[in-house]
Amino acid sequence: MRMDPPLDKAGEGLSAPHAAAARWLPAANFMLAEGIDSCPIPIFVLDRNHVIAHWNRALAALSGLPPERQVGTCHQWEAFYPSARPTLADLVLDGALEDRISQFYHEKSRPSPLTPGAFEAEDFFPAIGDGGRWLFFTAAPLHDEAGEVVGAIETLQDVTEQKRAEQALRDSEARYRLLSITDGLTGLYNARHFFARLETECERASRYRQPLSMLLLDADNFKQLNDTYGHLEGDCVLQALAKVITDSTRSADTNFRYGGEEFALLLPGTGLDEAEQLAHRLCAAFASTAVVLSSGIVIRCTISIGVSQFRPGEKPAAFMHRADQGIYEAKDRGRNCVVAIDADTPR
Ligand SMILES: Nc1nc2c(ncn2[C@@H]2O[C@H](COP(=O)(O)OP(=O)(O)OP(=O)(O)O)[C@@H](O)[C@H]2O)c(=O)[nH]1
Repeated sequence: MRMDPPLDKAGEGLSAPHAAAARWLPAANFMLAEGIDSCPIPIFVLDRNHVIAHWNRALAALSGLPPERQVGTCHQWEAFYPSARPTLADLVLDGALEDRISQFYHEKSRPSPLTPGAFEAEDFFPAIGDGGRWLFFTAAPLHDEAGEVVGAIETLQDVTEQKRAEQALRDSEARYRLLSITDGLTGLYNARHFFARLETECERASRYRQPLSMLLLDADNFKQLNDTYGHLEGDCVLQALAKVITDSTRSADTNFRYGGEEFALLLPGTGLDEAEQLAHRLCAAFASTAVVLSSGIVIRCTISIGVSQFRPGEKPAAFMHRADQGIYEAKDRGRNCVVAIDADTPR
């Protein structure tokens, strides 16, 4: 249905097309103002002097600042910042270039892909709402018929829920990733992660010519322990061993359970002697650990440890093989001991 425009006397004395346009203007201006005010997207409009010309109801609801208080002032910053500073609309109105805008909005702003001269940004505003809100906001210059900038319009959208959902997704991805590389029994990294880290640490040690050592630990006489006390009690012993390992190592060291009763430590920045000392400490610490089984029985167990140092350029398997050889030799020597195999020792 076609609606007739409300007419007034604005067009009198003008040529026909201009008169028609002039008669439309009051109605069009009214519709525009009403459109801005009723739009569910928070909006404010500045005139050429940075004075607020419109501050719509949605923005009043978002910011808690009513239009009666804002319109006619230059207090647009009050809704978003603790002290006076330009908003994105102020910067666009000043014809600010990307450099100046990113001075205020850092990496969070970019030119709008849709409107020339407009910018968009996303940021967290701690003072808005209860606990702060994430806003996606755009600002565009307003031009007169001659193309002169006579104002700017800024729109804001609350994207907090979307941001929270994205964060929750990232958190759950990180949790799943961690689960996929964690051993369920001990909480140490698992075999899959051990072999991945072994590759990267060897590459890094080769590239930067930094020492890298490895400890392979094997619980002694574990079959007998399982046979005597049962598999579940054996699991308690493995958990106790994992705790001794974690308590004895630095954060840069990475600890793994890479087999049933076999554990590994990768020690970046550590040479063979230092690694051997750590192995002796671990051996002694575990031998003196009283493990309380769920039946209440207290037992003590031991481990055998093989130690090797990475030789730049060699294959990870060769590095690991020497530590493995160390375990065999430690078992041969009667268990509860450490054997370090030097890369230069002919075997
Ligand atoms: N409780 C428990 N036992 C395990 C687990 N994984 C492997 N084992 C047991 O560990 C034992 C390892 O036995 P062996 O390889 O013969 O070695 P060992 O008895 O420790 O003897 P040495 O290594 O020569 O000292 C086996 O009985 C496995 O069933 C596990 O997750 N929990």
